[in-house]
Amino acid sequence: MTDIAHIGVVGGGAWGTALACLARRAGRKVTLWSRDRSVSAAIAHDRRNEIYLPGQSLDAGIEAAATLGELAACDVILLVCPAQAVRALARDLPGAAPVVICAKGIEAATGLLMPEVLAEVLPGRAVAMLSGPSFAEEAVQGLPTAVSIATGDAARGRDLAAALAAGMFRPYWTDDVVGVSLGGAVKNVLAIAAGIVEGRGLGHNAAAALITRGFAEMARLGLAMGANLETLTGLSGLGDLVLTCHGPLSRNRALGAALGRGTTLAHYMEGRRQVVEGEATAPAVLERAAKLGIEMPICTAVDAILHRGADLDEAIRALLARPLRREGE
Ligand SMILES: NC(=O)c1ccc[n+]([C@@H]2O[C@H](COP(=O)([O-])OP(=O)(O)OC[C@H]3O[C@@H](n4cnc5c(N)ncnc54)[C@H](O)[C@@H]3O)[C@@H](O)[C@H]2O)c1
Ligand SMILES: O=P(O)(O)OC[C@H](O)CO
Repeated sequence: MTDIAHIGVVGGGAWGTALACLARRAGRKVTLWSRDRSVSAAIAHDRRNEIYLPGQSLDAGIEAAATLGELAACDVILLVCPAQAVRALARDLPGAAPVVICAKGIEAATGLLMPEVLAEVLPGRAVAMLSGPSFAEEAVQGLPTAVSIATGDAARGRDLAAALAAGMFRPYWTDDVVGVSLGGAVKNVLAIAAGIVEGRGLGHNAAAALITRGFAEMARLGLAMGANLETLTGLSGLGDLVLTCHGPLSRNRALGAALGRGTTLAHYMEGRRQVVEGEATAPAVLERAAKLGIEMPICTAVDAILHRGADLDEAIRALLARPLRREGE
C-alpha cells in the first residue's frame, strides 16, 4: 500500500489538469498550482479548463493553490510544465517531497535531460520521470492510457504507480530514467517530421518509413546514452512515437502538418498558448547526439527546417539521397 495521500500538481495546462483528474480518481487529495490563477480557480470551482482542455468536464475535489508554497505538505509533486520552464519552476518548489517530472523535452540552453536539470537545481531531491503515450484529452475522458514512471528507486516507482493507477490509467515502473526521459523528448521532434509528411501529402509509405527510421535514430542516441532497448521499444519510446506521429491530437504533429502545407513557424506560433515541445528540443537533441558522434538525419532535417531556413522539399530530397546502406547498420 502506498502512503502517498496528497499530490501536488504544478501546471494547469492540458496534461497537468488531466493528471490532477487522474490522481483524484485514484483517491488522492490533489492541490494544483498554475501560474495563471484564473486557470486553477476555474479547474477547482467550475471543473473546467477552457483554455487548455476545452469542452472537458473535470473531476471534483481538485484544490487550487494560490502559491507554490501551499504545496509544501504534499507527499509528491508532479511537475507538469513545458520542458524549458522546468529549471525555473523547480527552483521554487517547496518542501522535500519527491518530484515527478512530466515534461517531455531537453533543456535547450544546456542539452540536459529533465532529471539532469532537477539534479542541478535540487541536488539530493528524489526525482522520477513520467512519460508515455498519453493525450491529455483522452486520459481525462477516462479512455485507457498506460505510461511509464522511471526512478532509480524501484520501491518508489512501485509506490508512485500505485498512487496514480485507477480504472483506465495504468502506470508501469522502471529504473531506466535516461530511456524514459529521452524517448519522450525525441518523439516530439520526430512527430513534427510526421506532420510534415502528412501536410506535404507524402503518403502512408513515407509515414511508416519515417516512424521506423525515426525510431532507429531515437534508439541509436538512447543506447549511446545508456538507455535500455526494452525502454526505447516500450511505452515511453516507440509507444509514444507511434501515438504522436499518427495521432491528430498531437501539437507537434500539427505544427509539422502546417509547415508541410506551407505555413511558416513564426506564423503558426503567433498567439498560440499551447506548448510545442519539439521546436526547442530539436537543436538540443542534435547537440547531445553530436557530442556522442550519433547521426540523426531526420531530426537534423527538422531542426534545419525549423531554425535554419532550410527548404522543406530540398530537405526531403536530401534525406532520400543519402548513401544507401544495410538496414540496422
Ligand atoms: N498535453 C498532453 O497530452 C501531454 C501528455 C503527456 C505529456 N505532456 C507534456 O507535459 C508538459 C506540459 O504540457 P501541457 O500539455 O500541459 O502544456 P500546455 O501548453 O497545455 O500547458 C502548459 C502549462 O504550463 C504553463 N507554463 C508555460 N510556461 C510556463 C513558465 N515559464 N512557468 C510556469 N508555467 C508555465 C502554462 O501556463 C500552462 O499552464 C509538456 O512537456 C508536454 O510534452 C503533455
Ligand atoms: O501534443 P503533443 O505532440 O505534445 O503530444 C502529447 C503527448 O506527449 C502524447 O503522448
